[in-house]
Amino acid sequence: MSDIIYTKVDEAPELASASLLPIIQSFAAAAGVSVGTKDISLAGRILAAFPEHLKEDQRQSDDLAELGRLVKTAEANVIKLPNISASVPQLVAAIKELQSQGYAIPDYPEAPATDAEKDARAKYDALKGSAVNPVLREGNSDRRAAKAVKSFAQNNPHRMGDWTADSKTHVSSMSGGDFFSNEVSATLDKDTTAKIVLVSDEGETVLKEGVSYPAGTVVDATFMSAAALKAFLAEQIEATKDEGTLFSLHMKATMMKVSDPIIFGHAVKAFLAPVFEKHAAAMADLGVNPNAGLGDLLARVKDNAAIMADIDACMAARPPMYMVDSDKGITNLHVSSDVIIDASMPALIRAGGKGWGPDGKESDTNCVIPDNSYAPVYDETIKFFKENGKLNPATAGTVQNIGLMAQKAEEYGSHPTTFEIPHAGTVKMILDDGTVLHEHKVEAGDIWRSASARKAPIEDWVNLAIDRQKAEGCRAIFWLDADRAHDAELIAYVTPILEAKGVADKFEIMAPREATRASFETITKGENTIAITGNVLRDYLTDLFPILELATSAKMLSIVKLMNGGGLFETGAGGSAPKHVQQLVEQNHLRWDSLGEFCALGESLTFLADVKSNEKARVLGKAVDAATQGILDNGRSPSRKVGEPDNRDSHYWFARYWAEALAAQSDDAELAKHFGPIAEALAANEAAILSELAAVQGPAVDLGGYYKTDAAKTAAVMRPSKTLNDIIG
Ligand SMILES: NC(=O)C1=CN([C@@H]2O[C@H](COP(=O)(O)OP(=O)(O)OC[C@H]3O[C@@H](n4cnc5c(N)ncnc54)[C@H](OP(=O)(O)O)[C@@H]3O)[C@@H](O)[C@H]2O)C=CC1
Ligand SMILES: O=C(O)CCC(=O)C(=O)O
Ligand SMILES: [Mg+2]
Repeated sequence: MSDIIYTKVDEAPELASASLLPIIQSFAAAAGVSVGTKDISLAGRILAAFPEHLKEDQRQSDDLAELGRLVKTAEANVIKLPNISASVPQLVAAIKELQSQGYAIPDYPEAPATDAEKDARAKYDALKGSAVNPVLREGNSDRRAAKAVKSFAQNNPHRMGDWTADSKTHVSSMSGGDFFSNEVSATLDKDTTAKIVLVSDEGETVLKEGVSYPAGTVVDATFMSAAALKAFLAEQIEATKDEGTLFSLHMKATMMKVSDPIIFGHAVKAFLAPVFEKHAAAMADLGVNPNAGLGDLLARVKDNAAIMADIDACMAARPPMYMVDSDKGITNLHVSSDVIIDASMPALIRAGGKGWGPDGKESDTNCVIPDNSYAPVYDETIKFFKENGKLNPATAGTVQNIGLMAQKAEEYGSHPTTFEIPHAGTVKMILDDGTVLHEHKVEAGDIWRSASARKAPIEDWVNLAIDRQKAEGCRAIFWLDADRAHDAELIAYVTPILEAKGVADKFEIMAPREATRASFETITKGENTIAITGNVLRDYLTDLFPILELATSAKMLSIVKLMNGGGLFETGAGGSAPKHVQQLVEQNHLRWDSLGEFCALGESLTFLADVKSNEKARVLGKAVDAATQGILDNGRSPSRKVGEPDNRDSHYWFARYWAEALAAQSDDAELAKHFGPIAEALAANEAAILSELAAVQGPAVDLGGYYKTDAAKTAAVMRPSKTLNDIIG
């Protein structure tokens, strides 16, 4: 096994890797550090699932499973780049592309009938949504902006949209019947297995058996009422029209891969309610599934003139929708993975509460977030900005995050125990000793789920928070709502640990709404705070605050201290930027900023030095930090515009500053000697390299695929400077 594993992913970060990884591997080799790769891309994971359909030379190993084992060991040192969490339309597109490249994998079976189809469907379902991160995250999360990154943002403040008190933008959530209001929770006092059943007049249906929890696990149960959701969505569509805003729905259909596509489907149905009523049978015949989105629906009904006419009439009577791409007519409801709440809400808030409408113009927006568990964070943020005006990134302090994440904590691990209820009855969670732990009366269509958080991860999370607060000495808030069932169980863990360690006075505990306001008040004063949160808020806040403070979450340091001693270094807190790929393909310009990768690399090398007493790795890591500083100080990050320096230029500068720092250091003479000539060559050939890089920009390029690009074509596009390539070797 290599010293460091660098993950092979998809889309923009993977394109960036084609340029950056050869530099990393070459520099690391000089210090005897090996950097290997493991493929966790969507295409790679699909191929690994169907060896029996592939020729010998097409088969791929199950790298995700291997990494899943590795992260449970002390040897793990993984640099994890963001990967696609696929919605069904993305999965189907990836399958089609692979088939067209000669991989004889099965189609995605929409209505699996035969055993073979059922088997294929089960395999594809396992690849859906966030299928990677939960496997690798065997530790809790520490996300923050490195000091250099934060001061760069303060000294070079990005543009922010203006907030005015009369903005009509607001958040809308259900007044009841949601996950928040139905939640119950309990902490188990012994190791337990449980089953989940639906009891009705027709008897007992087993929804799930053999779920096992160690003693101390906090086990929640809750449901969202389909009827309440339907009524709420219908009401919001009307309200949006009346108030003259854009209708927008913000979900996390990727991570919440069972519940949220269903909620998304309800919104599609509500928006086109008259069409679904009138054409129910015809649409069912055409295989329409609202959960797959409006894009899929339109593709299926496009040849039926009557349905199309009724859709046009209905859309004309509806409020305008918040658009993903108004030029191409792609709406908020086209594909469930296009609008992802952690990225979409901060982008809208940063823009001063504006979304893009079908007319291509900015407009105030009704942000529909049905469930109340976390919507108050965005609601309070918007209220704060309406009262106080936009945040000033030049003077704002920072909000760091310590997130409870390990071992599939909380909602993000709830998929195997989430069910769309088939018929009315009572859902019961029954323990092996016969105790009914939780029960809910439900109707057909309700979405019931159980989430859990284990004792060891919870304790590790509290201890990590104590360490981080000690290191920073700043305000630290547990974002827990004493009136919410799950949070109350967590507070019962948190308070005794803080007291036992004598640090209770260093921490506050506040519900998410209050914590949001307190955090904005703190950073507005230029001070810092640590948000200690559960898994969902970890995800949401590590985009929200970075996007407001730094313009992007890509620059975040994202460290996962694995519970068995290894290290997982995620790059940034954001995603895989599909828009960036589009620009590269059309204009051969990649605006992806690899700062997150630089930060993660520095941490990974230092970690390697610590655990393997590898002093050369420490020297390499220190020099990476100097190089990252050089990128920031000298403004070498990629530009957004074609014709200006892009991702590849920034890698040249990274290599150069890295080599210069290695040549200049005196901790390791051998490394200094090795990198002296490299640093000189990189400097002497600056003009040639930059002109070779600039020369290629402008025309469209062919990568030989989207989900599975051609390695040689990608390398040619991403490494166009022969001079640079020769120096890197
Ligand atoms: N950890 C993970 O593995 C994660 C994976 N994802 C996946 O990523 C995909 C896209 O998600 P989406 O919600 O669109 O979010 P993204 O974070 O990919 O993109 C949102 C926008 O953020 C900006 N951005 C993000 N990263 C960078 C970067 N390194 N450099 C410069 N700008 C950046 C870009 O803005 P601009 O267009 O203005 O340049 C981009 O369009 C989905 O498939 C999702 O599942 C999402 C989150 C985390
Ligand atoms: O795994 C995913 O789908 C998203 C993860 C994410 O957004 C995050 O960890 O911030
Ligand atoms: Mg996120």
